[in-house]
Amino acid sequence: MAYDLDAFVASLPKAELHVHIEGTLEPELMFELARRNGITLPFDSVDAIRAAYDFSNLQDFLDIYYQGADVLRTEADFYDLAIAYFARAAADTVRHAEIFFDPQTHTDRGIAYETVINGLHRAQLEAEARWGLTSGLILCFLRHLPEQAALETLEMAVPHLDKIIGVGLDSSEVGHPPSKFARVFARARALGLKLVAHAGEEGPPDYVCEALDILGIDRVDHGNRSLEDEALTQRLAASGLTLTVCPLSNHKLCVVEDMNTHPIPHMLKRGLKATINSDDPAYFGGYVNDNFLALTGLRLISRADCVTLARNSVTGSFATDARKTELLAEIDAYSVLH
Ligand SMILES: Nc1ncnc2[nH]cnc12
Ligand SMILES: [Zn+2]
Repeated sequence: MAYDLDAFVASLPKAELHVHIEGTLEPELMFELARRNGITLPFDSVDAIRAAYDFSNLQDFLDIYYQGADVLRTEADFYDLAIAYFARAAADTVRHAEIFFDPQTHTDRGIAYETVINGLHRAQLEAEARWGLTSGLILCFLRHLPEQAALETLEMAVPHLDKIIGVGLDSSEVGHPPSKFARVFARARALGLKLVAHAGEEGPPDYVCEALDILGIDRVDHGNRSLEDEALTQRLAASGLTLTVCPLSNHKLCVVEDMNTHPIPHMLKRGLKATINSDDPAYFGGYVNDNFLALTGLRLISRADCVTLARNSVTGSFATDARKTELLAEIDAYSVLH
């Protein structure tokens, strides 16, 4: 009988390092929250919402994604959103998750930061108790807004600093280089937070260099276009910096035209610490295992690559050393037995 790689991936212990909680809002929950909050959606069915998820670039997606987030109003809404993600992640044998959230998407609509953070935090505690799934929250600044707004957002988070592990940078990349956020990242570093940034998704390799040199990031989100710059590729390989790559997202947003040409195999060959993640699974057609299967199904990655990718997700995480050791042992034991 042929070896069942899909079954291997399905139960392989792993970490997820690149998922936006607002991007896990499934149309069914969107409808439920709209009903609960007395909001009329511009769609009349779940199918109509899914049909609208046809994007030709990042901005196309962001326009509809920010609109969807408007149904999130109360602490219970943020809890329900996050617990639904954790249940789905646990089913994909995700043991540890580092989750982005975009406070400005909510505070700019008059939702208090506390409402957002307390709802998400309560779901984190519940996920650890129910599934043993550990997690951390990464506060992302919206890069299409001014740096001053990011600085104010960070100050808003300071009284609740124990509830986040780091800061990130997301939203429209081109025209909003990392250097625009030098001061806010310096402030986050001084607060002892981890630093990550979306770079090289649609933006040029220079944006990845800026994120490294000016922001001093600990991890690159996406980073696909780094491969266009040989010196940068060598630098990333030598530094061992982790890249959080998102295959289905790349395909849906036309960052990669044909999945057969997805850069993950090349990244691994070049010695980059790539990981596989879902980005915005409710919008891009799949959770983390679907992202692995998108590549195994095309025979772009092997069983050994899947183990490497899972190990990279743990070593590249911001989990404690003890938790990393535990998860690496779990992956190794699993791969010996299956
Ligand atoms: N893939 C992505 N790139 C930039 N900003 C985002 N926000 C949510 N998903 C994103
Ligand atoms: Zn992302």
